[in-house]
Amino acid sequence: MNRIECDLLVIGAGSGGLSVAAGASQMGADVVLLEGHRMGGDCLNYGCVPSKALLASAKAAYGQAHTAAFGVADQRPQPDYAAAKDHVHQVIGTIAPVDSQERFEGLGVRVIREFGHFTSETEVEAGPHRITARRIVIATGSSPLVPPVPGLDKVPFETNETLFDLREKPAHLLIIGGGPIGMEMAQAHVRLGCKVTVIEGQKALGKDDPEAAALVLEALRSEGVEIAEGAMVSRVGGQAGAIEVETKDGSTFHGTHLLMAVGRKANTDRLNLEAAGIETRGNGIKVDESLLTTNRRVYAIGDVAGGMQFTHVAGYHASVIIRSALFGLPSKVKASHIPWATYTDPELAQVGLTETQARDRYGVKLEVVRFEYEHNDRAIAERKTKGFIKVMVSGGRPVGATIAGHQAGELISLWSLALANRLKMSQIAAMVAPYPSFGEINKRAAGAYFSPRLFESSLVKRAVRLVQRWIP
Ligand SMILES: Cc1cc2nc3c(=O)[nH]c(=O)nc-3n(C[C@H](O)[C@H](O)[C@H](O)COP(=O)(O)OP(=O)(O)OC[C@H]3O[C@@H](n4cnc5c(N)ncnc54)[C@H](O)[C@@H]3O)c2cc1C
Ligand SMILES: NC(=O)c1ccc[n+]([C@@H]2O[C@H](COP(=O)([O-])OP(=O)(O)OC[C@H]3O[C@@H](n4cnc5c(N)ncnc54)[C@H](O)[C@@H]3O)[C@@H](O)[C@H]2O)c1
Repeated sequence: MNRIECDLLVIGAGSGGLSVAAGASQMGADVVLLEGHRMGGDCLNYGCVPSKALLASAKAAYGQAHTAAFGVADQRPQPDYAAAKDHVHQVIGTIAPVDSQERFEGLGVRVIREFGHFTSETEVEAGPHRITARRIVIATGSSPLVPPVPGLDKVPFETNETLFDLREKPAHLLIIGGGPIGMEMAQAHVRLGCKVTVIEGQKALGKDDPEAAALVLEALRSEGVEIAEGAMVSRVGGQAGAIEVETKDGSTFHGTHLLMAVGRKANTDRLNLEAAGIETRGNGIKVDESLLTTNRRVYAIGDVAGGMQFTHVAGYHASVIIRSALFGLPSKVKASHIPWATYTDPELAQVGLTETQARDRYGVKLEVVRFEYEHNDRAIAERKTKGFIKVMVSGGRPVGATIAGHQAGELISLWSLALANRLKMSQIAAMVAPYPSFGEINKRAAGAYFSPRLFESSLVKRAVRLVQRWIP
């Protein structure tokens, strides 16, 4: 056995682990990074990057068929599914060097390409190495959840780990699960010329504001995606090329290919957590608000910590623990300013409380202000008028924002800034947005908060009349 001692041992080289390793090493810590599979983890190889690249191919195909309104004749798109996958892999290849072993070794990190597991509270074994560290970070991510649906073990199916390598175009893709993976892949595939059916046990995009989700679902349905809601899958049958999915309400769906997108399972199986005294809860490792596990020398970050499962959350977790692991300073996670976005067209984005959550918390004191895309001049020019923003306001400060529409994922960042810094609506209203931009939507939402106070106030009107009488 090769014995290694270091300041910080990071297990998993995905979004979270890479951020910790890069930051800690560049600040002078002696860092060892373990990765048993692909550098870059889910986001680069099987998640955010390939899914957004495939959506970009799909958007190009859709765009070709929808130009007539702009005075340019529509064309019949001829999407080549395998070539779209080439594009996906080129995009992965372009980004991969940033996450590569070579780059991290260049930053001074010792990278070991092995799976690690605990042998005691202070020691991790990885291949021929036995590693002890002052602090250990578990950043092992999550994997597709495959539920024990009867018959599923007898038919071929895709998950996010296999879909981006599939080169034969599915004639009819059945997707079980109407969360962000299911809906993004539904739109990507329908636009690439596949027939698509989404089979969702409860409500599609059910974690989002219902009004915003409805707008996105309507858009997808209008493009031809069949979405069955309240359709809990009870059995899967058939064979390659002829898959059958039965639901509890007695319906049967037929397709050629099947994608499972029913959520995630934390990657804890290989870690031998018991040996280190690390407890799990729900869907992940039990952590406190500093992301410490029940072993006070060990942190858990990103998907494996069982909270919001996004790349930017894993990166944020990394920044939180670097402060405490390297400098010994207190550092806690907050969730109120963490946004998320689903990159369908139109996009759907949320930060802070949804309207329902805000009404529950603030009751009659809550004000909800909104602005519609159809009144934004840039949206009119670009024919992107479907959508809205609504901002939940309490005591003059935003407590949540929901945007459904073009570039919602870009526009939501302003509200994350506002929530992170407890900005007031007056500070948002003081911003000047360039005309004509989609960004004006944010300013107009803030304006909607002040309009009734200024334009419908008898006090303001009286004050103006009084002043006008006296000024020359
Ligand atoms: C299809 C899809 C689309 C997505 N789109 C988005 C998006 O648009 N935006 C967004 O913010 N998020 C998105 N996500 C979520 C995002 O990918 C994850 O939240 C993010 O990758 C989590 O980072 P992580 O570091 O926790 O884990 P991961 O990135 O999964 O990395 C964990 C790494 O640990 C390694 N590992 C596991 N066990 C061990 C072990 N015992 N020893 C050594 N190494 C180990 C794994 O091989 C892996 O490389 C998407 C996810 C999917 C599946
Ligand atoms: N744009 C993004 O940021 C993005 C994109 C994709 C994924 N992600 C991340 O990945 C995570 C996982 O995504 P996901 O879509 O797999 O999970 P999810 O948990 O968000 O959605 C899964 C859906 O499957 C349904 N379901 C579960 N069992 C079922 C059954 N037997 N029959 C029918 N429906 C069933 C659930 O009701 C739920 O709506 C997300 O929560 C998110 O954190 C993010």
